[in-house]
Amino acid sequence: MASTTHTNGPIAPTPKPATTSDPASSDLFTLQLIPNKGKGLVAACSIHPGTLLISETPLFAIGSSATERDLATHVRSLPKESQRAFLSLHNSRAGKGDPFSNIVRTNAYPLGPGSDIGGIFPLIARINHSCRPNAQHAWNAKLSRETVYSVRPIAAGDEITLSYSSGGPSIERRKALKEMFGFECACEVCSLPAEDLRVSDERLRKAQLLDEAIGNPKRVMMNPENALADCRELLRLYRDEQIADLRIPRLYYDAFQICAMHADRARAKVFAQKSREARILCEGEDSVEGKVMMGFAVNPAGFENFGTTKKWRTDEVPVGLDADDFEKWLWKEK
Ligand SMILES: C[S@@+](CC[C@H](N)C(=O)[O-])C[C@H]1O[C@@H](n2cnc3c(N)ncnc32)[C@H](O)[C@@H]1O
Repeated sequence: MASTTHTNGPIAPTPKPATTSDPASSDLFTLQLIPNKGKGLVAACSIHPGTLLISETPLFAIGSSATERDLATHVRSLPKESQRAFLSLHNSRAGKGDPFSNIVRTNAYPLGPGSDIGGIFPLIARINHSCRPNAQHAWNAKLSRETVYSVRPIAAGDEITLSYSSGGPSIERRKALKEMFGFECACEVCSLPAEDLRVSDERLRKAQLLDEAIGNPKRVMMNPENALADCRELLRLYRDEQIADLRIPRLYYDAFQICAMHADRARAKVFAQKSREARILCEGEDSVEGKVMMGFAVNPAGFENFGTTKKWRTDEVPVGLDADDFEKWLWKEK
């Protein structure tokens, strides 16, 4: 769901013939009523990280410039079963404005990062938000399917959750969720006792600041030691906060770029490999980004900014270090 709010624009061609034959549930989960959240998916057994939970084709896809009329015409042209599936989805703005547009706004997921086409996936649309999600969704363009993988161990009876929105402390997250999606977040983090929430907020505020600092290209160029130390600290904060979604492969990719820019081939290889592994956990073995990272792990010099400076020039990954010493080497810790 996340960032799509499609009220206007042509209907995009549905990537592959829409199907309603995807299972409404699976051996892994059941659809249940969840206190304060409407319906949601609950694990029926214990699930390992990296398990494919759902792979679903869209009922239809819609471009961001579709008008309400375009949408209505399109919905009415769908088979009756698909119309029913669409109309049964949650409308977070019931009674306000056009119901079809509202259902799209409540439930559509973009077909890939930054895409202005949103897809309606009837089963994935039942997954509620958590600020500490245990699953990750992704558009797989090769399969023309949206996938959902578990990213943390999920116990039988736990709710399966995705993140609809960005991080930051709870006051900012709750405001964004209310504004964008019209609900008061009742996730496990936002429902923590006050002292635990304060600790979580402190971590996520720090994480937000570190993430901004790491994204500063001038600093990566002039002060890579600090930028890499920030990546290390951010990873610790995410671990303490049990964040295991796409933020992890992105963080390793940041570390890769810092090392590659300064000709540190050895560390760049290791970080590209870590990014690939974390990406595959979230998106599966056929992840396109995972393949790109595999390429960089084999040949970091394939990165366009490789060796902008020769400051950290290294070639070989050290052998024979124990795990702690290897981590120290990797993060350039004394
Ligand atoms: C995409 S739907 C998710 C499935 C929905 N619960 C249902 O019954 O179909 C999004 C809606 O679910 C509810 N929701 C999702 N995550 C929530 C959360 N963390 N806290 C409270 N409500 C939530 C909100 O009503 C939100 O508008």
